[in-house]
Amino acid sequence: MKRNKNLIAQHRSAQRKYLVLLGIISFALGTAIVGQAALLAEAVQRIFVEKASFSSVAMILGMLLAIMALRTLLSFGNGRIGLHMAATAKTNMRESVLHNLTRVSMGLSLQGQTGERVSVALDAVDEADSYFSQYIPKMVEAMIIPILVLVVTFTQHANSGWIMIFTAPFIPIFMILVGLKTKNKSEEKYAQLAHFSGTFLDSLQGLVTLKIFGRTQRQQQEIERSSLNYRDTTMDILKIAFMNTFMLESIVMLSIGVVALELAIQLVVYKSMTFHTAFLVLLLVPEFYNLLKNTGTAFHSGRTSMGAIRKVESMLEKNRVEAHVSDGNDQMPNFQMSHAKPLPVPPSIELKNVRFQYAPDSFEFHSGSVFLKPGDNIAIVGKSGAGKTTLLHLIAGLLKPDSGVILVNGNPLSQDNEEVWFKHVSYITQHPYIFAGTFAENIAIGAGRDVSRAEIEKAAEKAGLTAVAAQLDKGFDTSVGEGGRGLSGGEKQRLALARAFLKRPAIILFDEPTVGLDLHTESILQRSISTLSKTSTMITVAHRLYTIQHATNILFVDHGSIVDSGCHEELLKRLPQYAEMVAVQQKGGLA
Ligand SMILES: Nc1ncnc2c1ncn2[C@@H]1O[C@H](COP(=O)(O)OP(=O)(O)OP(=O)(O)O)[C@@H](O)[C@H]1O
Repeated sequence: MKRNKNLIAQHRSAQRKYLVLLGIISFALGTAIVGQAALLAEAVQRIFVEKASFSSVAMILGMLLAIMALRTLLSFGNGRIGLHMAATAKTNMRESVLHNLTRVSMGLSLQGQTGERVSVALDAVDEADSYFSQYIPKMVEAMIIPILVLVVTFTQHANSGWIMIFTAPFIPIFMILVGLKTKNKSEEKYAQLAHFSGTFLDSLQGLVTLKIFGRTQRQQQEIERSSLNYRDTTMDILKIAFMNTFMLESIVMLSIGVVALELAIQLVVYKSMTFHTAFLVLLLVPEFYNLLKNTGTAFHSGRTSMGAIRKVESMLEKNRVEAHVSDGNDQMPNFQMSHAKPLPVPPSIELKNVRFQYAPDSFEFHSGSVFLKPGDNIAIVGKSGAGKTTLLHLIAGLLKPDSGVILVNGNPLSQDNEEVWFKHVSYITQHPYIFAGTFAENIAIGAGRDVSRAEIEKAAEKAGLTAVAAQLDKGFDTSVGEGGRGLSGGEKQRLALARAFLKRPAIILFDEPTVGLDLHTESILQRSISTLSKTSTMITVAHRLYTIQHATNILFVDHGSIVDSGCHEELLKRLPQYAEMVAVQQKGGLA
């Protein structure tokens, strides 16, 4: 599929064979409609005008029945093709969205609201259904059947044909006007649904905080306001839809009336046509308008769908992964690693004039030039808000530098190779995420490959989790996370360590707990970290004097820059801010 085509066009051309099939069936359907009208007119002419016997028309009635059955079958066939096209398009679209969300660079995936993504991946993709299941089949029918009916009408009675030609354009003109209005409204509806989902999800996630601060009432009002806005826009769309139906019905009724009047005048007053012809035309005219009217309704839902598809499209566009990321270009020169094996030597990391801002005119970080030796044990220290986490996230590849470069073994770290990079990095945050699943599954996530129970248990043992698992109802098979048993902060961090033991990463990023842990947990953490750091470069946002003193290289961060780096003794001698920070920590008894 070409990149420059929009999503609708991509899906339409992917399903070209079904469009051809729809065209063929629609032609057959048009022929069946004309045939049905002709047979019915013939039967009525013979029975009521010529007073023919039943047996003489039995054959015609039989054919009529058969053609009616055929018509139903063909309509059903068109419907099925539409549904099939919709199902395929939705599956592909959802696949693209999920693929996009999982392959997108970390920086992009952390932007925006989660609720909005959920609403695009689920609701907007579902809403795309009617474009394929209704709009396309009806449009194909509308391009073929009315023309067929019109041609037959002209051959029978040209005046009726002219009335139809004259009145028919009112329907598409009206449809286009309404459609344009609905399109904007439907895009507005999606923006509001996304906002509503985002607000709702935020509130659910922060329910505890909201309750503690007594803000539930206010948040409830915000959700209510957001949901009422969404309702109002939906109602606006429905109003347009009802108005649309009413206007279309009126146009159709009026047009049929005009044709019928003209036929009656020709038949009764001027006696210039036969009953058979008049009746045949009278049967064909409603078919003609009904088709156009149904197309109008399909056009309306198609327009609503298009708004939803555009939403999916804009998300895919925004998060577009550069071609070479998905090309399997998994090689970082001189950074050869297979995810199953640890690096023979942890890589060197170099920051060259890295600059980063969260937003214009906000906090700015600049690194200057820093070289981190392979296997170093690095501590990032500084006051609260100095930029320690920002630096850690830049090294981790979670934030993208605005300028400057981060070199891993001399090769720039970029979005193109972040997948390889992440295979060799473990990030132990203060609040590791626990997925809904068993305790063992949560540890196994760390490996990124199939691991045996023995390996999981060994990793758990190294992280000091054996006793924790023993206390759980079903041991390693106990459900934890969403819908399962909760874990304490220390247990979660140890679980993150167990993941790291399984992964055996070349680089470990560790956000040291700021809150005091009990002595037992503290010693397990320290022991595990020191074991892990033997085979990795360890980068810690350090708060404990113990960690700081044992670091081989300390990066002192102040007001968004790395002011100095060196070992504890060096910094004590030459950096007064550092000596002051150490003194404060010692006084506070934090050591
Ligand atoms: N997502 C963000 N958007 C805008 N500004 C941010 C964002 N995250 C952090 N900041 C700002 O960047 C600055 C540095 O934050 P950072 O988290 O790196 O500090 P820190 O040294 O790790 O602090 P602490 O020790 O308190 O965790 C702060 O002023 C913070 O308000």
